[in-house]
Amino acid sequence: MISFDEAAHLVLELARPAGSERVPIARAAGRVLAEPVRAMIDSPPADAAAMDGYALRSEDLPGPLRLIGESFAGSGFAGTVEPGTCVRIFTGAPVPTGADRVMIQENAARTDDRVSFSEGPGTARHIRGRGSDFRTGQLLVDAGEPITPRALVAAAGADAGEVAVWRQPRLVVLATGDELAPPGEARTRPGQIPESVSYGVAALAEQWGARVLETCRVADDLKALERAAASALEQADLIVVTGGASVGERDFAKTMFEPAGLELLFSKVAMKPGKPVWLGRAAGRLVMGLPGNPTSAMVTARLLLAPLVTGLSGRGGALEWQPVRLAAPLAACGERETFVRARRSPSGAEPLGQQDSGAQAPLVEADLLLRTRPQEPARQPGDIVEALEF
Ligand SMILES: Nc1nc2c(c(=O)[nH]1)N[C@H]1C(S)=C(S)[C@@H](COP(=O)(O)OP(=O)(O)OC[C@H]3O[C@@H](n4cnc5c(N)ncnc54)[C@H](O)[C@@H]3O)O[C@H]1N2
Ligand code: MOO
Repeated sequence: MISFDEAAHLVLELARPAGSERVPIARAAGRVLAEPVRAMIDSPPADAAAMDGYALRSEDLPGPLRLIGESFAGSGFAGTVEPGTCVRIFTGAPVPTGADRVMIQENAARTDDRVSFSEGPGTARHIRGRGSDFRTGQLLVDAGEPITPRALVAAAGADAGEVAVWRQPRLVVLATGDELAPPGEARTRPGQIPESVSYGVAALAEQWGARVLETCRVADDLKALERAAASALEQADLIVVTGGASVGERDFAKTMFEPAGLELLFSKVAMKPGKPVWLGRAAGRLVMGLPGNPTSAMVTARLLLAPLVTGLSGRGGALEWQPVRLAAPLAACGERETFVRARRSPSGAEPLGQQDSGAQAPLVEADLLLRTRPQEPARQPGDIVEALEF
């Protein structure tokens, strides 16, 4: 059995992106850049009005000035603002040659083609200079950065029609167990329970950058499991198997990958919950086995699957431990390093009362994992502990 740190280290070593692809900007949200986005244009491309009003020469104020034309965003005024003249202008429109200022229309009085201004020039010129946002060639979003909704605006604004991103790892989730029924059907089937874990694991993997191709329920029948494994290995870069990780007579999660030449990278980690978690390689794909107990599955998915997925998708950095203050006592750690489910409250982290690895209800409010090391004594409110967003 290896330690959690050793398992996490192995995961990080393996988790390298499998090549890049170019995608249209409309499909780039959430992806991770394989190449930086540099500006293809100056922004704005020309000096532009920041307000609706009149473009003019400051020294001509307060007028009256002769109105000689209009400048709209998308169709500017081709002429020049000569002494004693002005041009009607709208926000975003190019400022015509000769003008050095836009006066807002609220301070203008117009009669036919004569415009006078009630206020002095003031300090604001209401002009956004060419390239004042960014210049051609400027680095806007660096390689390795995820394309957030905010970064998407800068990348599209840079005139990038497509971007180079790391390929998303394709994931198949196989939920094993004779007792599992689709949610909504368990109550009508004696001996069955709802299959819950694959939904959480798939959503978590997507949240960290995977593309989930499929999630399947498979009964504890070795032939059916081997068929499911072979089909998953054909389509996916990464396969997650839930359940059957322990030592029961029908625990086939590893056996089902043996015909594909399963090579185990680790099997069992000294952590609580989640001891039976394992990682292997078969037919050139990665296979991660999560325990069937729902809390164990979600804790191991957060601690080992999330870093695997972020590494494969080029992003990295899923294990950012932060110090948090305890708002309630934290029990002493036993022999196995323990990841205590806790709730974040305004006064700090509150360890949850229910810590059963088979529980599902506490997952709703467990937004933190608190890390406690083997044999660590109990901790008191006010103490600082290591925590991870769950
Ligand atoms: N003799 C031993 N028994 C067990 C050990 C051990 O070391 N020696 N380890 C325990 C630990 S720790 C864990 S964790 C569990 C994990 O076992 P498995 O991965 O084999 O999980 P299952 O037996 O298949 O299921 C456990 C539990 O979870 C329910 N389950 C399974 N899959 C789902 C699902 N997709 N959705 C909802 N619920 C699921 C299943 O019905 C069981 O109740 O083993 C201990 N045993
Ligand atoms: O790891 Mo098991 O998750 O301790 O019950």
